Amino acid sequence: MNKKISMIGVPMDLGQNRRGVDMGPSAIRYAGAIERLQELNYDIHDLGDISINRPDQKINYNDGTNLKNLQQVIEANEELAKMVDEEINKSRFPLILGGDHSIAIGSLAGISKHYENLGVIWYDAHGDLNTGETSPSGNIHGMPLAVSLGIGHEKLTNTFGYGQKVKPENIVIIGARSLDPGERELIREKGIKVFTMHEIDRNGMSYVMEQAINYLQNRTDGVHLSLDLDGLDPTEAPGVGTPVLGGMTYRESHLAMEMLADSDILTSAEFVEVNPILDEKNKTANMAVGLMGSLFGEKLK
Ligand SMILES: NC(=[NH2+])NCCC[C@H](N)C(=O)O
Ligand SMILES: [Mn+2]
Ligand SMILES: [Mn+2]
Repeated sequence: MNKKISMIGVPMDLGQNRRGVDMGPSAIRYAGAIERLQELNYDIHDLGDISINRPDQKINYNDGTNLKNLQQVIEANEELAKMVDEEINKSRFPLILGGDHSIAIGSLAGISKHYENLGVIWYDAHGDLNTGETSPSGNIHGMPLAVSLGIGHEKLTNTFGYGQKVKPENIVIIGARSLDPGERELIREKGIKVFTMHEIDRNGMSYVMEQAINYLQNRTDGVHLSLDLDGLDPTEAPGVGTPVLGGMTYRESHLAMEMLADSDILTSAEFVEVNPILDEKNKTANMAVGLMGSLFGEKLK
């Protein structure tokens, strides 16, 4: 793994309804992310947090798009994409801290430019494959994977001045257990590879990760991990805005991270949806940092 990491915080909460997820980056730093990685001999540049332009009033998104806070979400993602792009130009590994999952739009926009075939591991209870048309909530954090496929509102899909960021066959979703009807349709139509909780329960995380890694290794020239903390079970990671029962355990997730570390396929990563207000004594941020430790090679040390 690239030994030079650039950490970027994105205190974004406008992609969903619950306040508090904007404090995710500071909770994750407080849980010791930087020290944990320095311990593993990484050279960390903490670039601090991107500034989020908060709407001064509850803005009316009822403009026919069903996309809440569209303008603010776009602005922040453009900024993020630019920063991520610059760090990759310096041959550094972008490690992005959320913030709600809408920030994956900017991460992938900044990253994908650098690869012919960027792979994406979407570790999440959700598919985040909605559009304004299929979304039951209007929350943009339920849409970033669709947007990155080039599907959705043009202002979102054109982030950083170009369209489709990822090809459907280069995506692997892991841990899905809450998919809306439109998302299921899109998965079927595009043939996206999904390992649901059913596959994890039946075959075990070890088998699932082996499959996922082999699959991506053969077809991609870089892999981004987008890890939504709600992929884990809410009993272990309660500090998330959209918890779904029956998730992956801490142990399973550690194994997944360790197998990714062994494979050495990752070129960027993000940890999103940590909401300290909904958390119990920063448990979820601690979890995120524990997973980072495994992802960046604690076992191999
Ligand atoms: N990144 C997330 N936590 N996404 C949750 C999305 C929930 C639901 N599918 C929606 O579109 O609103
Ligand atoms: Mn989720
Ligand atoms: Mn998500």
